[in-house]
Amino acid sequence: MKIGIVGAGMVGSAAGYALALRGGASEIVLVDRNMALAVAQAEDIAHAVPFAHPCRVSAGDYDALEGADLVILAAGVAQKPGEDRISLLSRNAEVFAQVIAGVQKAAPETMLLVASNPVDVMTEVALRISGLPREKVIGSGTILDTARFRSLLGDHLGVAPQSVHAYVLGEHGDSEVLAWASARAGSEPVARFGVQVGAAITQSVRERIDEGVRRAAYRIIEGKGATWYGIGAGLARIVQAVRDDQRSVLSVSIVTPEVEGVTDVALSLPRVVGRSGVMTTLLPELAEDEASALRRSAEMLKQTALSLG
Ligand SMILES: NC(=O)C1=CN([C@@H]2O[C@H](COP(=O)(O)OP(=O)(O)OC[C@H]3O[C@@H](n4cnc5c(N)ncnc54)[C@H](O)[C@@H]3O)[C@@H](O)[C@H]2O)C=CC1
Ligand SMILES: CC(=O)C(=O)O
Repeated sequence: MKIGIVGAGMVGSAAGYALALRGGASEIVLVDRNMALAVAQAEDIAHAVPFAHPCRVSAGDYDALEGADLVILAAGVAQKPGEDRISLLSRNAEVFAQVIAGVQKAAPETMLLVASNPVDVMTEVALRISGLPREKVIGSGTILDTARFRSLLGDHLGVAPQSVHAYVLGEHGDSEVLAWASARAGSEPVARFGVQVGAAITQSVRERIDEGVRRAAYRIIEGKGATWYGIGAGLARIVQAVRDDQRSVLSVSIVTPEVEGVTDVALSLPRVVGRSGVMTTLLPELAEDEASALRRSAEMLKQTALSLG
């Protein structure tokens, strides 16, 4: 599968590296308005290929995306320390107008995987500009927040994050919703699992994990300027679900007809992802406060998207 990546900065290059290590692509093409950066990243990633899986890695102009099955959009500006994701919107919407025109000239039918923030609203922007079907314009959404949630829950319970089935819903951002009511470790509700292993999930544990997930990006950006490994791996995971038609349940963002009474809004829910993109959307069991928080998150995202005109 040929994968394009537009935006060869920290996120785009980390996605390329993760794809190369996981064997997620037969060809990767990096595009950036800074061609020297794209060339350097491609050369560096290519040097990891002999330790991983066969894959051609190159840099090029938009023309080089011809035949791409999927293009990751990681171009634009990123948060500065203390800045929130929504504040990037107008700058990154301008970038997408330019970038998506370039991508579609070379690969009109390619699936789009949006990473640039604020990723939910940028997914809606990408849908509007591209005119593609909504199931083929996928935002990475809360795939990263879900990974953070599973990692912290797994640490607390003393199990591998792969054995934790828990999702973060709504916005990839401050209003996101940790879905505790449906969270499982193995097949057990996490509260019951916690009691059985002597690691009860008390209110203070919930608050610590909630803060750990919701504020992760702010902390990491404060410490090293940006986040890239987690999202790079998450993007590669989504690409593999598409490439291998895995029908994996992943929390990703697409424009959704209706959620908690809010219509046509891009946000994350658990969705079945396969070769044709998002195939099915699931609404997990929610506690009352989780449903209200999801409605508030959806309303905020809808208003923000409308404010773009
Ligand atoms: N969805 C998620 O979970 C995450 C999203 N992000 C977002 O990903 C985006 C990229 O972040 P970083 O890679 O850290 O930033 P970065 O600054 O390292 O890379 C951005 C790249 O975009 C390129 N670019 C800017 N305008 C362009 C244009 N018009 N055409 C082509 N290339 C263009 C720049 O030259 C730069 O190389 C940001 O919006 C950031 O907030 C970051 C981490 C996680
Ligand atoms: C930057 C960002 O969106 C994150 O790490 O969650």
